[in-house]
Formats: sequence, C-alpha cells, structure tokens
Amino acid sequence: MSSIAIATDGLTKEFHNGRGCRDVSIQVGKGEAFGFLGPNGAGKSTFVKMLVGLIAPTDGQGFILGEPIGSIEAKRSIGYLPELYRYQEWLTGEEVVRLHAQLCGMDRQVMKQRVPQVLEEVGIGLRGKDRVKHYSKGMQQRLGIACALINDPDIVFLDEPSSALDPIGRQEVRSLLAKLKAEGKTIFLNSHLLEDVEVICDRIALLNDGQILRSGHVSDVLQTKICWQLKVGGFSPFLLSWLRDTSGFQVTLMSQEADGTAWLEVVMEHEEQVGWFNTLIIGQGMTLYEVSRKKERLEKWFMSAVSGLSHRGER
Ligand SMILES: Nc1ncnc2c1ncn2[C@@H]1O[C@H](COP(=O)(O)OP(=O)(O)OP(=O)(O)O)[C@@H](O)[C@H]1O
Repeated sequence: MSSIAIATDGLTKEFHNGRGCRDVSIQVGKGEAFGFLGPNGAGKSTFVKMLVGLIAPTDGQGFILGEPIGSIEAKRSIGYLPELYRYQEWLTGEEVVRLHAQLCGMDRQVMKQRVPQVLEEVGIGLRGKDRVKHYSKGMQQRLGIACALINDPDIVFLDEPSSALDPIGRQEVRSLLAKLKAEGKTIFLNSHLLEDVEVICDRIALLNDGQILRSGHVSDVLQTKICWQLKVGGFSPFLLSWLRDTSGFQVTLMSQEADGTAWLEVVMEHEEQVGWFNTLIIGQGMTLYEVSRKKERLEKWFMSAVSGLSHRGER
C-alpha cells in the first residue's frame, strides 16, 4: 500500500488572463503536514482548488490516495476549509455542520453522533446552538474546520485557517492543527503565517508566480547552523578575544550595557558544546543569565527566495 497521500505531476491551471499556477509537481506522505507558502497571488489557492476538485486543471495530473483529483473517490477522503469562507449567519453552528454532513451524504443516525462530536473536537460544543452571527471570527474559523472534519477525512486542506484572527484565535487554531496531526491526519496548509508553519509543518514548498521556487524539510531550513545566544553579566571587552581563542568558536558581541550585561552569539560545531562553553564563562567570573538556541526563521528563507524576483500576483 502506498504511503503517498497527495501526488501531482506538472499540475497546471492557466486562467484566460494567463494567471494561475504552472507545472507543479509535489508528493505529500500520509500523516505529513505540508506547508504551501508564497506571496499574495502566487497561485496557492488555485492549486488547492484543483486538488479538492473545485476547478479543473488545464494540464498535468494529480492524485489523492491514488485516486484522480476531482473524482468522487478522491473527494471522499478529503476535508477542505476554503479561504475567508463565510457561513450562513442565520443558522446555528450545529445546523451549519449538519448541512455539510448532509452534503457528504451522511447517514442520519451517524450524523446525530458525529455533529456534536466534531463541534466538541473544535471547542465549540457548548455554543453549537448559537447562531453563527454571534460567533467570534476565531469560532467561525473553528466552525469551518468542523465542517472540513465532518466526514473524518484522511487529508485536510486548510486555506489560510488563521487569517484575520487575533493571537488567541491563532493559538486555538494552531493547537487544533497540532491535534489533527497527532491523530495521523495528512495536513495541507496554505498560510502566510510562517510561525504557524514552523510549528506545524514537516515540509514546505514556496510558490512564486505560479511555480515552485523552493521546497524542503522545515527542520533543515531552520537549523542551518548551531548558534546560541547568551546573556551574560560582568562582561568586559578583553574577555571576548579570550573566549574566541580558548573555545575556537565564532563568538560575536551583539550588545553591551554600561553595567557589564552583554548578549553574545556563539556558533558551535555540536549542540553539546554549549555546556563546556558555559563553564568557560562562569570560570572567568561572568554570570550566565540566559542561554537559548537561535533558530533560523522561515521568514528569512521566504524573503531570500523571493527577493529580487518579480511576482506578478498583487504587486
Ligand atoms: N477565476 C480566475 N480567473 C482569472 N484569474 C484568476 C482566477 N482565480 C485566481 N486568479 C488569479 O490567479 C493568480 C493566483 O491566485 P490565487 O488566489 O491562487 O493566489 P494565492 O497564492 O492563493 O493568493 P493569496 O495569498 O492572496 O490568497 C492571481 O493573480 C489571481 O488574480
């Protein structure tokens, strides 16, 4: 049995105006969380709409668990949260989810159990009988996720699930995605929120002007070198060259206060060397206030990939 959840080969959608996305080939493994990034207008939503069968490709092919995209068999195993979707605000949350269950052709008895269960799962079980117009944006997004999960899909496509949410709403959606991932669901996440992608996704691809520009494992992108940031007290400039000479590491003074508090950045070969380096600091009479591993950020990866390129999307 194949371990591939989503596979595309040269998948293309060219709109009448020449926009869309071109020649996109990816593979996403079962249980993997895949982040699809790109500037506004890069073609991310167009790609997802092809995968979920809402629009037909103009070239190439795609498969969901081995079934051709757009087929009933492929649709049975997916859930989809569209971007900025607005639900019928005169309905209750429960009615909205029930409507989606009916659209899936769910049996009435199964529906009776599944609707409250999925509302509970996304954390709006107690508000299921309230009308959507009384829901916060965060609750509406979670309601959308409930609709996407109603058929207990193997693969969930989420197009900007945290857009327009405040930090609390984002955190709620992020925890929900982490839970889905832990349950073994395959997640395909379109997002501009790179911090969310860093936390949730295993692999990423960056789309620009309809084409994949870069792709890779998030862990590789974030850990290009082992760099620690240390906050120390009792620092004096002559200690900098002593630390460099004694450790052999690249030590950089980032900032220093008049009271001798300083921030250092130290690049090492192995993670474990930090313990030894700390003993050098303490041995020289300095105080160690804080030690943290500096990570590369996805934002840097994203910006370095798109800088200097034309992206016709929104600009
Ligand atoms: N139905 C359509 N007809 C013509 N052009 C379209 C159509 N749908 C999208 N486009 C264009 O295709 C390009 C890609 O749009 P798409 O919505 O896929 O981008 P996106 O990466 O999802 O953007 P965003 O991050 O802003 O949501 C855009 O230039 C858009 O204007």
